Amino acid sequence: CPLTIPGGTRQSPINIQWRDSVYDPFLKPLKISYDPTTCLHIWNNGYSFLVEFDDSTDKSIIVGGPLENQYRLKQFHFHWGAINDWGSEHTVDSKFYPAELHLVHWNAVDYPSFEDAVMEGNGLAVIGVFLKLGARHEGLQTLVDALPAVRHKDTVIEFDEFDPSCLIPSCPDYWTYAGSLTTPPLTESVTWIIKKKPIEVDEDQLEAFRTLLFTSDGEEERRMVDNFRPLQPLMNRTVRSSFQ
Ligand SMILES: NS(=O)(=O)c1c(F)c(F)c(S(=O)(=O)CCO)c(N[C@H]2CCc3ccccc32)c1F
Ligand SMILES: [Zn+2]
Repeated sequence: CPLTIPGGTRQSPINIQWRDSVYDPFLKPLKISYDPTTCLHIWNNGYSFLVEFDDSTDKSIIVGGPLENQYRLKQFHFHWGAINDWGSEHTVDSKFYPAELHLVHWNAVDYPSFEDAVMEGNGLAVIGVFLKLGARHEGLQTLVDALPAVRHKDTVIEFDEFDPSCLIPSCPDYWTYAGSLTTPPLTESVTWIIKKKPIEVDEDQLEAFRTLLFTSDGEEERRMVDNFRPLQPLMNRTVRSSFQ
């Protein structure tokens, strides 16, 4: 299968060198329409904490941007560091942010299931949003307040009526490139859409992420921090920007 990773040619994450990105005037604005009633639960899966959505209909979708058709929201999750000096997966001009949000979508027009889409070059679209230290983020706080209930691996709680578009900056500018999942199966099936503007969160909110555990209840505790993949070579890829 050409999408397997040994000798991968489009792995993620990467450093985004702002000056090497190429403005593409044909890139459309990204249209985001999420239905908060599709929100299901928060789950600590031992790698990150995910908020999962009912993706059995086209109620929560994105369309436009670099995408050929619409993609359904499946889940969102975060990556963060033990300290504020690092934590994001992508970097901009080699700068790390303390955390990065990923909203994972799949191409339900061309493929019957998420698992099938994961194996296809145009199967997934992930929106990346950088988190930087600053003012408290009220929308994120509802999520932070629920984290103590999913402190251990394999714990899940119901979480409903959450609209993740409150976590996406209103500035329309983004970079986009062809990449991969950053966790197993690492398949080269992701169109990455990385928002140029970060969102601001405060220290207490970042610290709340760091109270989560990689380990199950009863195991020796290991704090869930530094759950990001190392940077991968750009190889023969161009990062396009939606802005000049
Ligand atoms: N950075 S990322 O966007 O590449 C990315 C993750 F970083 C990540 F942690 C996860 S996961 O679901 O927590 C762990 C599964 O590999 C996923 N989940 C995806 C990957 C594979 C898979 C299979 C079923 C449901 C969700 C996912 C993911 F797409
Ligand atoms: Zn991710």
